[in-house]
Parts: sequence; C-alpha cells; structure tokens
Amino acid sequence: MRIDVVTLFPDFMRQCAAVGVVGRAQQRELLQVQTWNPRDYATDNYRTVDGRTCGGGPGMVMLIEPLRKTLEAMREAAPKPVHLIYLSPQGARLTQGRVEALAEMPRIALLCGRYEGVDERLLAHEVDEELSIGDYVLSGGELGAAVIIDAVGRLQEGALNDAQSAEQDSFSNGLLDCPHYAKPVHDALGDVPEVLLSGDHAAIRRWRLKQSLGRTWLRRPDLLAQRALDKESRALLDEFRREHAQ
Ligand SMILES: Nc1nonc1C(=O)N[C@H]1C[C@@H]1c1ccc(S(N)(=O)=O)cc1
Repeated sequence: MRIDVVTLFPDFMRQCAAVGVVGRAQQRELLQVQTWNPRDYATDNYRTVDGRTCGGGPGMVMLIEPLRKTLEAMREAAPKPVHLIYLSPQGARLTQGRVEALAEMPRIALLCGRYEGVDERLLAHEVDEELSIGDYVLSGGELGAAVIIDAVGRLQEGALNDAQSAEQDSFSNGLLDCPHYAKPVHDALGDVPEVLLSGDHAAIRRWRLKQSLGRTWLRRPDLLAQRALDKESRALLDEFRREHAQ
C-alpha cells in the first residue's frame, strides 16, 4: 500500500512513519509513505502557501495554486489512482471500520491543513473524503495523518507478528479489548487472574470475551448498542452485570 502525505512538515511525517510497526512495514515494503511539501510548488520568491481569509477576520488559509500543483505532481508520481482524504474537525469521525476499509485500498493520500484550513474551492474540486480524529481543533492535520498511517499501516498483511495480532485489538470485533497481564504472577499491585494461569484455553477465551463485553458495557455502551450479541455473549454479559451489581 502507498500513502502520500501533503504536508508543510514532511520531516515530522517521515519520522512518525519511520518507527515501530509502521517503520518495519516500510522496511518490509508492505507500505510506502511518500511526502509532498506545497512550499516546493509555490512559485513566488517567498514560497508563499497561505493567504488572508477573504471577508476579513483573523487567520490564514492555504492557497489553491501551490496545493493544486502539489496534488498534480503527487497523482503523476505513481500510476495507481489515489483516494484523497482531507484531515479536518469537520470530517466524518475516524472509526476502526473505516480504518479497515482504507487499509484495503492500494493508495490513499492525506492532505494536512494548517492555519484555518484549505481554500474551500480546492477541497470541493480535489478531495474525496474528509475525516476527523476527534472533536477538537489541532494546529495541523499532520497528527490526524499520523493516526491514519499508524492504524492503516499496522493492518497491512505481515506488519504485525503473531504476538501483536490485530484480531484481539479493541474495536476489531466491535468491543473494547479485555485486560492484559504479564509476569510476575503475584505482585504488590495484585495477582494475575487464576484462569489465565490454568492452561484451560476454552475457559481463558470465555473469560476474555466476558471481560471485553463487561468493559464495553461499562465504558462504551454505545458500541454495545450497535452490536448483535450471540447466545454465549449475552450469557457472559449477564454474568458480568450480576457480578458487577454485587
Ligand atoms: N480534529 C482534526 N481531525 O483531523 N484534523 C483535525 C484538525 O483539527 N486539523 C486542523 C489543522 C486543521 C484544520 C482544518 C480545518 C479547520 S476548520 N476551518 O474546518 O474548522 C480547522 C483546522
């Protein structure tokens, strides 16, 4: 998979994509992250990429022309058609479901706004999708781009080894993940739950599912409402609720 990033801070984006699982995915050529700096496509002597917002008021807006030239060069750099995503608080909220869909695409591009954002005409003409990582305003879209690169990059086939399997991740099955423990079995902070030491894999699976259901019920009931539960899950959640009520 190829991810192109249009950003005024290419070094920052390259560093974000160079570490950990995503960095390893790039080394294994499972993922390619390519940055494009609109300042390289500004034609005036000052390499201007922003302008005053029309109608007055504070703040600057990213100009059309440098971005249009940047996107043209980005599209021409590789034959694969590109799905262009703009990071903004006005976008649809990023979810794991959307991450999984994006991870299946051969090529996406991430447009990172700075200042007050990007000229609306450029957005209307060029952007395929607007996504938000949360209901707050950042100083740039780069952190949103980094989130997408990480969430999508780790899902590339071969990026995670067995110990890091994505299957158990929170949201991978629409539920929050269960709690995890490592040695020592006994600690001043408490003991590892007995069932995890039992070697009874069926009991461990049931315990983990019950904990996932219970945590989701306690912390994110909205996720539970979106999910049909099978007979086993309903029974385990009822058990968790009864124990929680005691
Ligand atoms: N939240 C976010 N999720 O992804 N990106 C986020 C973000 O805050 N980006 C900000 C730098 C850029 C920006 C873009 C658009 C607007 S605007 N005029 O639409 O309000 C304001 C700020």
